Amino acid sequence: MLVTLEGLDGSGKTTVHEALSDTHPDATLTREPTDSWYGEAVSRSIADDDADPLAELFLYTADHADHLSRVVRPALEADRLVISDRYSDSRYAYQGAALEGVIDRPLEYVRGVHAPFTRPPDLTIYLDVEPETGARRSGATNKFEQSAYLERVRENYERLIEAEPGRFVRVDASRSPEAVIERVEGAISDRLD
Ligand SMILES: Nc1ncnc2c1ncn2[C@@H]1O[C@H](COP(=O)(O)OP(=O)(O)O)[C@@H](O)[C@H]1O
Ligand SMILES: Cc1cn([C@H]2C[C@H](O)[C@@H](COP(=O)(O)OP(=O)(O)O)O2)c(=O)[nH]c1=O
Repeated sequence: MLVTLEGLDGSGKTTVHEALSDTHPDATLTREPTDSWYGEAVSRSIADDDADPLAELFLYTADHADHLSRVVRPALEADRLVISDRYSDSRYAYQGAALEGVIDRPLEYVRGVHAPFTRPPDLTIYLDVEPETGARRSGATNKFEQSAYLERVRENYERLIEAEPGRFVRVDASRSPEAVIERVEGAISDRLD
């Protein structure tokens, strides 16, 4: 089973992911951007305020293709639980926002690029926070962490949830870390049963 954690920067994904590594020691815990050289290229692009948003989409997508073939598909074939901190929905939501005004219908475009090769998640936990809360928690250190941009990213996440309500579980991530972790663990156990 493939479980993904999604949400704005500062929504608490890393905190939840770390807690899940304790409760699911046999799971494959992974993330995007990855730590491969593709992921390093992504990090360089994130740090570059002048990066071309379309070029950036394809760097993220290259990292995703490598992540799928090297980590996700082999683990799923071995019947392991895979839990990824960010995955394809991050591209749909973030690059869908970054490419507004650059290409037509960017969210649909980014989904279309992924459709032929990606492996959709079985369950996606959406950690829901106000953009201001996320920006404050994350310290707003990179170009993606400004709250006006995060507002648009959030709208895209809402569109994704509306399109596939059965895949998403929304968790109120403004609550305490303990309450959020408990809710996420409950949602995963329900799906595993
Ligand atoms: N539920 C929560 N309530 C308050 N602070 C939190 C909560 N979850 C995480 N944090 C804090 O917010 C910051 C960002 O959390 P993190 O897990 O790194 O988020 P993300 O990976 O989504 O960017 C960290 O300092 C973390 O300790
Ligand atoms: C995976 C991914 C991340 N991002 C952005 C979100 C983050 O601002 C940044 C780095 O991701 P990440 O390291 O997960 O940041 P955080 O822990 O703060 O949520 O890259 C995209 O724009 N598209 C993507 O496909």
